[in-house]
This record gives sequence, structure tokens and C-alpha cells, in this order.
Amino acid sequence: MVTARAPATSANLGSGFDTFGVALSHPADTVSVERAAETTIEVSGAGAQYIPTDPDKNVVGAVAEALDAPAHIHIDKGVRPSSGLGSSAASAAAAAVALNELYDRGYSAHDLVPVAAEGEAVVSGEAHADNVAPSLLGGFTVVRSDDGATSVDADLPLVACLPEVVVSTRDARRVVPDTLSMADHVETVGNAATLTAGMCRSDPELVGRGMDDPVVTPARAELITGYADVREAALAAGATGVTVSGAGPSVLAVPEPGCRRAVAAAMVEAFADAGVGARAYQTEVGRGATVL
Ligand SMILES: Nc1ncnc2c1ncn2[C@@H]1O[C@H](COP(=O)(O)OP(=O)(O)O)[C@@H](O)[C@H]1O
Ligand SMILES: N[C@@H](CCOP(=O)(O)O)C(=O)O
Repeated sequence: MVTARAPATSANLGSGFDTFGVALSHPADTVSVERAAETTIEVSGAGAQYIPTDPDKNVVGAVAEALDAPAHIHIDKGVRPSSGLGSSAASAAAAAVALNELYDRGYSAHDLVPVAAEGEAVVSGEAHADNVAPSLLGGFTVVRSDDGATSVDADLPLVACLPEVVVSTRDARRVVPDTLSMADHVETVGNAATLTAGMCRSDPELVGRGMDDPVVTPARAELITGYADVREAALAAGATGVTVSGAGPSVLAVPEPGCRRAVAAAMVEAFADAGVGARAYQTEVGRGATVL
């Protein structure tokens, strides 16, 4: 048996819609695999009751198929599904790493990005890699449709606050505007470049400033009860930037050094004031998937 762990991720980071992603040190999914004639799937942990065990409907089934690696697969969910924290991607990345080891395929983490993205296609209809890339490679990642993923390590505290509201990725994609103005384009490019420089320098001030996004985030914020107040509360408690994590409903904040606990508490309290239960992960930029 081979077991692998792959971390939760936060995609977009505001200005990098469908492009940027970051690995969180926790939470994570753990996937164990054993050789079998046909793929079967078992799921335990956070939100297991909402996750299909049919290999045609679970992301890990598509990964096993792509690697021609049938197995009995046990997924222990640490990342709640439909959280905006790359739940399905964490399973896909962990399965890709574990099956690669089990069948001795010899692929690198970079090679496994398109393989795990095939798993994501089961959920979203398209093989997008902005969650699986950071889950496999760790750190901050940039994906482009035609040439894979670039990654850079960063040392940065983060808070991911997960409210008890449901936002499906499909719904959150429907509200994304089809077009943007040249002024918004210029602002977004400036923000994205600032964020990238901030990640390369592990500078929370630059990263927070670069998370601003005039196009996608305002449309999606409407789907998250209490978002505006949670954002204000996090900024007042010492966050340098706040945005919707992935397609939501989680909210991601970058705290100033020494402010992570206060930012987490302020976000949970602001959600509570809006009548929404929430939990906050006090986390940081983390490593990619590993065999345990
Ligand atoms: N192994 C898996 N882990 C989590 N969700 C899965 C898995 N396989 C299929 N799904 C389905 O994917 C959807 C959640 O995926 P997604 O929207 O990507 O979550 P998140 O917002 O956390 O990234 C749910 O409908 C869930 O049933
Ligand atoms: N770029 C995608 C990312 C979705 O992330 P998830 O964690 O919510 O699945 C999007 O913004 O739609």
C-alpha cells in the first residue's frame, strides 16, 4: 500500500483568475492505494457523505484511468468539498502521487499536473490546473493553458476562513463577467504583477496589495453572506489583503507578521455577526504533495 498527502489550495488570489494558486500547509487530503484489477473508491473524513464513490464521478477515478493504474483507493478528506479550498484537487493530486509510486511510473510532480487536472474535469467539465498545480508543486504557482505550471516557494502566513454556506464552483463561474474594460485590464495586470513580485520576495505587503481585483471578486462576493464585513474586519485586524478563495465560499487573508490569530478571530466573528458559522485555518504557504 502507498499513502500520499496533498494540501488544500487557494486559487485565483484575486488578480490571478484561473491562473494563480497557492498551497496551504493545512488542511490536506490523505489517499491510500493498493493494486487491484478494477478501481474501487472509499471515502472518509470531512464531507465524505457528499462525495461519490463511483470511479466515473470521483476525481481519483479519472486519475487512475489516466495513469492506467487500477487500484483500491481510500480517500481521507481533510479538505471539505465545495469549500473554495481545492478539495477535489487535493484528492486528485494525492491520488496521482500515490499511484505514480505504486505503479512505479516515474513521473515528476510537473508531469503529474495534467494528469491530476484530468480528474478536475470530472467535477467542473474542464481540465483546469490552478488548484492541482499548487497541490502537487507547493508554493505559489502560475498556470498557463499551453505550457504547464511555474512555481516559486514563498514564506508567508495565511488565514483561510471557511463559512457554513454553499457556493458551487459552477454557480460561481456563471457570475464571472464575459468582458472587461481596458481600465480594469490595466489595473488587474498591475495587481497580478505586484502579487507575483511579493511572492518572490515573501513580502505580505506586496502580496496583499496585489490581491485586489476589480472584475471577478466583486461579482463573486455577492454570493457569500457577510463577505464585505468579513473583509473589513480582517483588514482592521492586520490583514494586508483579502479575497475570495477559489470560487468561494472560503475567504483568504494575508496577515501582517504577528497578526494571524487576530485576523482569524476577526473573520470568524464577522461571519457570526452576519449569522453564519465559520472556522478559520491559521495556515501558511506550504509544500506540495508527498508520499508518506
Ligand atoms: N475526491 C473528491 N474530493 C472532493 N470532491 C469531489 C471528489 N470527487 C468528486 N468530487 C465532487 O467535486 C465537488 C467539489 O469540488 P470543488 O467544487 O472543486 O471543491 P472546492 O471548491 O473545495 O475546490 C463536489 O461536487 C464533490 O462531490
Ligand atoms: N479558478 C477556479 C478555481 C476554483 O477553485 P475551487 O477551490 O473553488 O474549486 C475558479 O475560480 O472558478
